[in-house]
Amino acid sequence: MSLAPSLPELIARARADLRMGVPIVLRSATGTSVAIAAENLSNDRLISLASLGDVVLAITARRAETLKAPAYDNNIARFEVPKSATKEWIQAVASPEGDLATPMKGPFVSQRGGCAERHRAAIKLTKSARLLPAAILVDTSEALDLAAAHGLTIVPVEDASPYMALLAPLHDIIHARVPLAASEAGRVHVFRPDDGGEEHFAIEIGKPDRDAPVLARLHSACFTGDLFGSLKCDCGPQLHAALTHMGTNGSGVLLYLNQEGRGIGHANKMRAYALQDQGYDTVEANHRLGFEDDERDFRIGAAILKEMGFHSVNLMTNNPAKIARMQEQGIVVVHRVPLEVGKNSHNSAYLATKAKKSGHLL
Ligand SMILES: Nc1nc2c(ncn2[C@@H]2O[C@H](COP(=O)(O)OP(=O)(O)OP(=O)(O)O)[C@@H](O)[C@H]2O)c(=O)[nH]1
Ligand SMILES: [Zn+2]
Repeated sequence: MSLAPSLPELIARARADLRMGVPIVLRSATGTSVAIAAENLSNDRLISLASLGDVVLAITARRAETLKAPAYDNNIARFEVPKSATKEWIQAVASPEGDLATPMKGPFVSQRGGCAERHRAAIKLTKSARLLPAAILVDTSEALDLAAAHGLTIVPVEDASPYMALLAPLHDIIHARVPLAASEAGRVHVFRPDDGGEEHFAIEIGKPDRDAPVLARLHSACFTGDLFGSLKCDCGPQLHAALTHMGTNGSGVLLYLNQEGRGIGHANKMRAYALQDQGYDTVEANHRLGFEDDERDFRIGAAILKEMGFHSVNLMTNNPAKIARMQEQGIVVVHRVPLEVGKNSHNSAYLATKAKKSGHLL
């Protein structure tokens, strides 16, 4: 029935529900669960969930590692939530904010065996909602009735999983001339994904030849560096140096990708910064939050380049992973153009960590 939401639309709806703190229902071959994000859990909803059955907290293995708790489900762990647990207990397990003040949060009872697919799907959804990667779930045979009674979104896990891994098609919705300080021949394109996800931008300078390598930069959004001149990173100077270089060159394309905080979102990036103030480096901070070093999906950048008709690039980057991801996606990287600007006393440790742990060429 064409009026019914498609699987990608159901996933987008579930993501929005989790962001608001609304429960969703996850249905798989082995059962049904009601799930809610740990980050915005309310006491009322916790009490309602607990009345349905045993509450389980699903977190990533990265976060479990910080908590020194075993993770028996590869990249995730499932903890039994004690009957006496409050939402504060759950959120303290999910979030590292209070780790220094209260390092001993356990003992944790990790679940082993059984099906963890609904838990895994819930974590994927919280990540794509740019929340802390943690969800609470209650398995109950009443879940579908509850969904019908309360209008909850039902996600069929096995059918939806391939779409969670798939890149949604992106479309050039509109483009218009925008004269820039770096070049009066600027044009801004807005790319919108089909899945209700964030829009990305392409800044085209001049009229780059589609049959020759284009001077290109894939810039991941950094609201602190790009907008406010934060000295904690080198993003702002890199953004402006790249545009200036394209202006001097007469042509180029800068993709401004909405992948804030290496894909973990604004709030989580600020959580990572708070951890860095406690002495953790940029990679350790991501891990303590439950994320991998880099959660960005560079297929987006490659897809936009292809959509614009580009097949080969002279890529302005210091990040070898970006080059590798482009090549994997069929974009030929003819040359790497180094972009070494914006070093200062506040970001020297950050840049050194990127060189040491992420292989950045500095
Ligand atoms: N999670 C996290 N993200 C950060 C931190 N500092 C900066 N970022 C984000 O990192 C991203 C920087 O991306 P890019 O400018 O593409 O940098 P890069 O991957 O080092 O590659 P090149 O600049 O091309 O060499 C932006 O999304 C920033 O918001 C941090 O400490 N933690
Ligand atoms: Zn930055």
